[in-house]
Amino acid sequence: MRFLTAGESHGPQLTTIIEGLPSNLELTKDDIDPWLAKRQGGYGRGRRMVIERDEANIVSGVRAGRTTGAPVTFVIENRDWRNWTEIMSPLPGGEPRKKALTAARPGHADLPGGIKYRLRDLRDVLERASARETASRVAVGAVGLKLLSDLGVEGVGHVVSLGGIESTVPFEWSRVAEVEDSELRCLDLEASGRMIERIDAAKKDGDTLGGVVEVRFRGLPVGLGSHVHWDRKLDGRIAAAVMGIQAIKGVEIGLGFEAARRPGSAVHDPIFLRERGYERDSNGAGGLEGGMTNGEDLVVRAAMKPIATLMKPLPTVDVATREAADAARERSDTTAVPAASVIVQCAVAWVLADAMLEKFGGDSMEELRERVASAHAFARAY
Ligand SMILES: Cc1cc2nc3c(=O)[nH]c(=O)nc-3n(C[C@H](O)[C@H](O)[C@H](O)COP(=O)(O)O)c2cc1C
Ligand SMILES: C=C(O[C@@H]1CC(C(=O)O)=C[C@@H](OP(=O)(O)O)[C@H]1O)C(=O)O
Repeated sequence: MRFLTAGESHGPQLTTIIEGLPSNLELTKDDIDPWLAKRQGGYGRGRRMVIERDEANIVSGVRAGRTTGAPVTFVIENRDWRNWTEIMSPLPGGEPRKKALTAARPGHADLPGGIKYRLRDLRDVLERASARETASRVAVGAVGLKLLSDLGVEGVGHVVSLGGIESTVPFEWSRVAEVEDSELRCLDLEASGRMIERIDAAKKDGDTLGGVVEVRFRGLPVGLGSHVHWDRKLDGRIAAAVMGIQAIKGVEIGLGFEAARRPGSAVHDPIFLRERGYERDSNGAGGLEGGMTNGEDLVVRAAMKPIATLMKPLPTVDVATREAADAARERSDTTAVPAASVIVQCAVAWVLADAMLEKFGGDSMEELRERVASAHAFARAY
């Protein structure tokens, strides 16, 4: 499967095309819109999220609530477009109608994008670099999540650290509903309270915050991905999808960097053959060995850097005058770590859905369901 996204942050809409979905996947906008709403939420977001009410309008590939196997297209309107039509419509020749954005923000795409594409108004870079585009990727991931859920796979994304404050509540599947109910998508309510105070303080100081999110999936069959070639390894594919999200700077699988500090006996997960098949009592591997799912829960963590646009701006250079300047201030989030937990979950869901189709093929959901069930039975009996 593959997908393409298009659209500027302050343009009329985001457009997304998915190609290669099997037929007969039940799909309506009600499967996608709740995920778009989750991505918009979370304490610390800026005023843009008050303006937008993201919904996916499916315009191809679905009839009577089911995929047909044809490319699925959906569009997400930017409600803010009507406030930006003038700025987004430069004069012929590219001359901006209002002052161009030239004070490159450290940490954003402005400077390298301006030089690379030879653009003078750095707005031409930021419009596409913006994480507005992650609305498209969440919609794609929501389709992936629907496909996975039809195959018995469940996922969750939650915040484990924000602004240096750590959650100390261990994850349990029975607590998924609590993630959805909490303002920061964090299971540790005491830590959440302190995180909120820290967000308020950062906002007051004109500063921004990052954090760490964790996503988990359970019910995966053994053998998604492959050990035989570097670009087929599922850990690499997951890392690429997650690192491809704006502001994500690190990915860990299972114990991740902690594994490097421990001896092998405290990292690797002993194997037992029990009634339900091969099992482990620990999961340091995070569900992946040799670039393949091993039947245990998949555990992926991602580190998000603080938002690049600071209201107390950092020193920079104005690329129009080539003189020292304060970095441009655009309306911005103080933090978007809760949103990132949703985006990372959706990005990983898509990679998993793709790996399912790659292993099991199938033009229809019926074929896929049969083949996944038979793979589970085989792994139990192996
Ligand atoms: C959900 C989300 C919201 C974001 N909001 C902002 C924002 O309001 N202001 C900002 O400067 N960066 C924001 N970012 C981060 C930038 O998009 C990102 O830092 C930039 O595109 C440069 O890419 P890089 O950080 O991956 O190098 C956000 C990222 C995500 C995932
Ligand atoms: C629009 C979204 O996030 C935007 C991501 C973003 C950035 O630079 O990445 C900058 C901000 O844009 P604006 O200046 O229009 O408020 C965020 O609001 C969104 O998540 O839907």
